[in-house]
Amino acid sequence: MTGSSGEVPSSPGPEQSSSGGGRSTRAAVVTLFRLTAGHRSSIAVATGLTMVGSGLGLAQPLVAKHIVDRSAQGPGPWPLLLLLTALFGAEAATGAVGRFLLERTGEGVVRGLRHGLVARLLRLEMREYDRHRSGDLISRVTADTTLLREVVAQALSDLVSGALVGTGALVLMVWLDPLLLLLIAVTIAAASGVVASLLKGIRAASEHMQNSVGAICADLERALGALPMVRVHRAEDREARRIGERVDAAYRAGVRTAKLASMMSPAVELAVQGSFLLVLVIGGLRVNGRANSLGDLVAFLLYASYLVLPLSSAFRAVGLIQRGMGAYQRIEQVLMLPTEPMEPMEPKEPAEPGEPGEPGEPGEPGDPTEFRRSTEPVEREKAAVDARPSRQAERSGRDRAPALVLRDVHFGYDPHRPVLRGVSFDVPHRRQVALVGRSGAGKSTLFALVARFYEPDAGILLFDDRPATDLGRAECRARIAVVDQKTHVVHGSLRDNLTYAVPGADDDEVRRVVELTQLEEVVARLPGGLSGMLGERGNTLSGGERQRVALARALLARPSLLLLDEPTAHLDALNEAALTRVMKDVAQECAVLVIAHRLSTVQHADRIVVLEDGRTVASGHHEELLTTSPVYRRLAAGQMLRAAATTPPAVAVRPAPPGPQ
Ligand SMILES: Nc1ncnc2c1ncn2[C@@H]1O[C@H](COP(=O)(O)OP(=O)(O)OP(=O)(O)O)[C@@H](O)[C@H]1O
Repeated sequence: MTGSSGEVPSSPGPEQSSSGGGRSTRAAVVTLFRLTAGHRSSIAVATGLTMVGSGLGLAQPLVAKHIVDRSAQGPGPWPLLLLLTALFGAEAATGAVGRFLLERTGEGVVRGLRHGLVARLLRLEMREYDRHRSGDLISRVTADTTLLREVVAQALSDLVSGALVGTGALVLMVWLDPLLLLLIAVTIAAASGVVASLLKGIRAASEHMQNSVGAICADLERALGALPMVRVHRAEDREARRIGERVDAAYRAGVRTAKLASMMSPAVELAVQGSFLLVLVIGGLRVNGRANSLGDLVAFLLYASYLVLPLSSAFRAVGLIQRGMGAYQRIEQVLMLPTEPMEPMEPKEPAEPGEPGEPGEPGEPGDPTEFRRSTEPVEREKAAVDARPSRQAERSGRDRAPALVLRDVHFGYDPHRPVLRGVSFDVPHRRQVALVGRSGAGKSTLFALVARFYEPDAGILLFDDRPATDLGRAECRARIAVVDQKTHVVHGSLRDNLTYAVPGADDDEVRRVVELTQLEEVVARLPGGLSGMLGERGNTLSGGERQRVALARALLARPSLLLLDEPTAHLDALNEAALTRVMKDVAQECAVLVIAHRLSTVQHADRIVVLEDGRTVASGHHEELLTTSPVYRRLAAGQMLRAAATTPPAVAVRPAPPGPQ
């Protein structure tokens, strides 16, 4: 897949794929065998039925031989003709049931793969979503598995029945006329050589085609996800051209696959026709020379068709398997991607009181904030463990333990480019803490760490005095609710969206958060009220309404820590004032950590934490910081903290004497 700069290809290039691409057909069949684990009983029954069907089929030429030989001697042998008809009918019935079972197995295999893919795609490490394009990941669940279904359903049944019938026919042909069989074997060997030389190319072309289909999905998702931007910039043609290039690439790869596959067909047909001609000519001569009877020749010809036809479908099946392996390789890549570990990390004994490394009060020797970043991961981890409060401190301080504590947290998406370089602060229960800093200072990154989308490179996070690593991600997330800038609203009803975190919430609870976030008007306006549909990504709501829906959803979960990323960004002055009141109310129930760009939000906070260049450089009240922190003053003066309508701008820009940060 080609992507924009900075992306890593989500599918291996030719050199990477060669390890898999070089896999032999035997390896592909082994993969298919592995994929069908759990369906073995169906396959066994289907194989049994196919064997019965093959046996019935193989008996037919022998009966035909007797019919021909007997009819030369006298009147038509009716019982034998009836037997032939019965054999034919029974073969057709067993064949149909066997094929159905194999096709159902194909569907079952694909269903299993899709379940596995969906479960994996929803649980990947957050970094993997940064590295892959979502459209391409989606295409692996849809397009690639569809191709694989064809392979399992068709190729598997062709291979199983082909192998059984072919072996049976071979045995009987050796018995009838070994010389004629040798002639057929030579012809088929020549065709096999041609087919084998084409298989590798078919697999590579197929993989290329599936990659192009993945790129089409990814680019289409990109365009549809930003449709207003595309429209306003009149970029429909440009996007169509861009996606069209992917479509053309898929076409070229498809044509190449078809070309190689169609080169296989004449080789196979030549082998089929050639062997028939050889059997007819040489076999006819042998009948004339009285080496064989006419019945022998008829039976042999029938067996030849039984051998050659399944063989030709087996050749085609092998081609199909190679195409499917290209798709399976893409599926396998996703199945190998790392998922988030949900279990708590191994608990380590915290340091006992008085032991070296025990944390003391801030500013004292042993203050955990004094912990400095170490380049040694082991040392860093040890330092993080040492930064935990002692058990005694835990017991005595449980009641006043803050909802969240960050101690000297370091983090970078790229290890060579740190974003957070030492962040330490507390968020006490029933308090509102505001986080301010220039754009790119790392505020949203900090939220991502608190939500445990990423793990800090160094430092420690404590929830209610317990290290995040001891809690497990699910337990950490159960304590928090997040309203971020993207204010996610999903396709579904308003109620679905509000109760997303608490699907069983009762009507009173829902009404409470609707009132708190002043969504009554939206409920009254929507056809169907709470059951009214919100459309794709909530596009029937305004930005402010979406924000309030996201906030209501967060409040319904009754988190002990609420993370708000610019909650008033989309609101007018009236709504902003209302939401500020809501947040004050909410802060009575839980701890609130809010990323703020507006002075109005900051002024109501119990504490403001200033981030600069990935470090906490100051904390305190608004007035206090205006006098003590040059960074905060610059932020205020530079309109990063915009004065609210209710606030005299002079407060924000008032010059203050330089002081310590
Ligand atoms: N997923 C990511 N992968 C790599 N780098 C990222 C990622 N997300 C953010 N960054 C980088 O991390 C730095 C901090 O970004 P972050 O979004 O945390 O800043 P912020 O303080 O929230 O900014 P803003 O106020 O503009 O929202 C930026 O340089 C950004 O480019």
